[in-house]
Amino acid sequence: MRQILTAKQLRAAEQRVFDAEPDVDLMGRAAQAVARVTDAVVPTGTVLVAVGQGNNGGDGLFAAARLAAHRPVLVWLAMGSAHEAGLEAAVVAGAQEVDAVGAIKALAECSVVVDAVTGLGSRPGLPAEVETFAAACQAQGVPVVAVDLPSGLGADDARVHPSFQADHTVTFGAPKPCHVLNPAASRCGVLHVADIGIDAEPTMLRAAEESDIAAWWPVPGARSDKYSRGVLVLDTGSESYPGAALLSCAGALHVGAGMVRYAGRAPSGLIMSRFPSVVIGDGRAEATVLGSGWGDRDNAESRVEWAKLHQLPAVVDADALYSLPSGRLDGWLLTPHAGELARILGCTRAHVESQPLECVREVARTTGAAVLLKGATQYVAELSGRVTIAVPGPAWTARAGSGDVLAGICGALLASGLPAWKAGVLGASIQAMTAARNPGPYTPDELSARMPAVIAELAAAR
Ligand SMILES: NC(=O)C1=CN([C@@H]2O[C@H](COP(=O)(O)OP(=O)(O)OC[C@H]3O[C@@H](n4cnc5c(N)ncnc54)[C@H](OP(=O)(O)O)[C@@H]3O)[C@@H](O)[C@H]2O)[C@@H](O)CC1
Ligand SMILES: [K+]
Repeated sequence: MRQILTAKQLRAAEQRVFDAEPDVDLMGRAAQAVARVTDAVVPTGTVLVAVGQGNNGGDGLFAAARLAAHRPVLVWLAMGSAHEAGLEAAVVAGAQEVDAVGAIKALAECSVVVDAVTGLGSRPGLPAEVETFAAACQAQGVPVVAVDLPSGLGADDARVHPSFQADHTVTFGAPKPCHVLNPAASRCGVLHVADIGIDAEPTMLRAAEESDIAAWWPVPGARSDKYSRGVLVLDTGSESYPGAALLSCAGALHVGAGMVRYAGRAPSGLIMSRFPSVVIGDGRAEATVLGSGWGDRDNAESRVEWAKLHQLPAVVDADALYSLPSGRLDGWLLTPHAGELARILGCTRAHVESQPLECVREVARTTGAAVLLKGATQYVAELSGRVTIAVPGPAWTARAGSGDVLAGICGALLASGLPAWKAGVLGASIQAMTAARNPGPYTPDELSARMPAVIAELAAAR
């Protein structure tokens, strides 16, 4: 599990290191990591380092000094002044200074640019000259290695602002929100987290990794049977949207539900013709899925209320999200996308997209349910405010029907006895990981049919 640190938390962690070891050379370690990644990304040719006036520029200048020992290096002091000791080290090592015009001209001969203009102290946006330079790097296709974060982004901010478009970003100690929250994360390229001796304490924002998914996956044991693995009741689909019922069945069955009952309004013959192991009708169950493909259903509220009355853990998806009962929804998982979350909150979709953490936390706080916000980055918030980001995957899954499959997957995981937040993280992650291993325009149900192989791989890795 990767802890994600805000700029303030990272600075506090850095201070703890300085308090324990006042002479520690964190900047030297950061510079070493930047030089190492730069050499690995583009091993030869001229390096152009764009330098700001703070410590991010200091990292860039000490990296320039290391690189100048074995390859040509140019430095552009983009803000006029710069870290004094860093500049001296770079010049002594042989780096050549260029001005703004020289920097743009030099792009034609450079093999790589190091962006060390701003980092943790970054205010969103760039001065005009730097913005022009960043655009020129992109237009000319010169690879960019960003120090800590692409200058112009805000460390704690999901939004994009005028900034560098990095191919690689070397950050220190732990990822910051901008590295994992989209769309900002899309400006970072490949993320390298360098260990410079700063320990990240557990935080309220963390990112799940494949090893977590392997460790948490409910693998059946010698004494497992269909009941102990979890019985799931699906009330999904409708006469108008029968496909949603099939898709939720596909998701639940392919991740290993012990038994799936179908109690929705889609024709039972359709379900049986595709999934003969599904039992038609309500009955004993450990969890339910409500809402996918309901459309405008007459008894939506009473159906959701029924699950609450029976204390049945529920995955609440799509249309059922607007019929939530009052009171705490302990053990429930809500699975909205940004538009649905906006409707629940009474705000705009754009607001949810620019403040995803705040919005997803707000709904978890007011309902008591775990909330899985679906999208390019998938967040699971808990009542406590803790947010876990699911393992990311390619955009191939961004298509109609993926959410219906995901609801079925999460339902099966909930029925197996997992807490709601974990069912959400595992469900979103397994879909993303399967898409990553099977790149291409697979339909959501075809992709679900490939999940058993990925789950077997995870189980074997434990
Ligand atoms: N903490 C750690 O653990 C470690 C930190 N390390 C490194 O230190 C970095 C943080 O350094 P930092 O605090 O000096 O801030 P930094 O990002 O260089 O920027 C501040 C300067 O930029 C300016 N400025 C900002 N935005 C601007 C804008 N849009 N347009 C124009 N100007 C703008 C700002 O101006 P001001 O806001 O004061 O007007 C100020 O002068 C961190 O990212 C990492 O690389 C590592 O060495 C080791 C471990
Ligand atoms: K930077």
